Amino acid sequence: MNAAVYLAGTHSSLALQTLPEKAARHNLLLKMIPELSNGSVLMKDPQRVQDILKSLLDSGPNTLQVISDFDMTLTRFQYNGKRCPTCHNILDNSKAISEECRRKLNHLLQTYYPIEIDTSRSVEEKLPLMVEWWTKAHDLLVEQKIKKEELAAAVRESDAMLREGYELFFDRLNQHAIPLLIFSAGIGDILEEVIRQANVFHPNVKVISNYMDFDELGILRAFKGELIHIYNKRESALLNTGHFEELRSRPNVLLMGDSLGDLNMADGVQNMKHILKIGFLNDKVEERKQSYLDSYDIVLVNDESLEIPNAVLHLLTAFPETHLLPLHDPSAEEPPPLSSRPHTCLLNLPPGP
Ligand SMILES: C[n+]1cn([C@@H]2O[C@H](COP(=O)(O)O)[C@@H](O)[C@H]2O)c2nc(N)[nH]c(=O)c21
Repeated sequence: MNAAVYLAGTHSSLALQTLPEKAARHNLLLKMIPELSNGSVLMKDPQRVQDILKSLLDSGPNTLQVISDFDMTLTRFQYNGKRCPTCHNILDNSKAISEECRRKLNHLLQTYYPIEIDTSRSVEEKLPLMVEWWTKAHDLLVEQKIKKEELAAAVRESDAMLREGYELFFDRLNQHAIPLLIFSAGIGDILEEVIRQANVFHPNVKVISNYMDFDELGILRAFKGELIHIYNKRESALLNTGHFEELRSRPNVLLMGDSLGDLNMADGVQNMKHILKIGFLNDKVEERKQSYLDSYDIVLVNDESLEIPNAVLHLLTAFPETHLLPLHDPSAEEPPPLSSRPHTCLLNLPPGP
């Protein structure tokens, strides 16, 4: 095993350090974000994480945008040992659909979810099967003639839960006018209802997802636009160039996902400079750990909270209120690099490589 890889389940990430000079650097990283010593945190290259954080700090929060997946990234994977629902699942379990349809949707879930998380199959092999799953599920939902007005109750009566610390996450981003793009292969109408009912659908939030198309009587007749599934987020990102064009003054990204397909969510970002990728590894941990470590800068194993993203955002936004800038303010001045401001332990950062 690579000695630089930290393992979850140890008392502290530092416990596995082998080289003294690496230990000193890691200590610095932990000074920046003490929460990174949590047992749930894995990093293949902590030095890289530190360098990215330093670059993000120097650029300032008005250059940052956040792009996050929704199901099992902003929402919990499980609670008290019971799986929490995805957007699709909220509808599957609701009164809006018949028992027979529920059985069929559940059968699809049992068939295709194991394929979604199967590490022995390539993306190329899985992609057509994922399209098949989403298409069959959406066709079944359309057959149910679901009413738009039933969605709020379906969400209210569901077990959907945003991850612990979600208020802080959404509120801080809004307070600092940092745009949050929620990029989901779930169902946009359900997703919006979840965050609306949680009182965190703030003006800085934009959603790209599969939206339902209702007829004039408010009855579901189709899904709008191109289907988004877990492996075509790149194509979907490139279809939404307008959004990324608007945010071209924010070339730095905090990306959060729970599948390898989520890594493509930032493919539409214009002139991207720095990106910090945080991945939630919820299921099939041992089989998937190495591929997540190879792809995400920070991997969170069986972590049902937003503690680490919140700690990162705290670091990136912890400077005097005078630097708070509204969204799209062309007259806004660039604040000085944060490492030159008299604040916290950041002054101890070493020069970049
Ligand atoms: C078509 N479909 C997709 N999903 C899940 O929805 C998630 C996609 O949403 P995100 O992009 O937000 O992660 C995937 O991880 C799938 O497992 C689904 N989950 C359930 N329960 N039922 C479905 O029909 C269904």
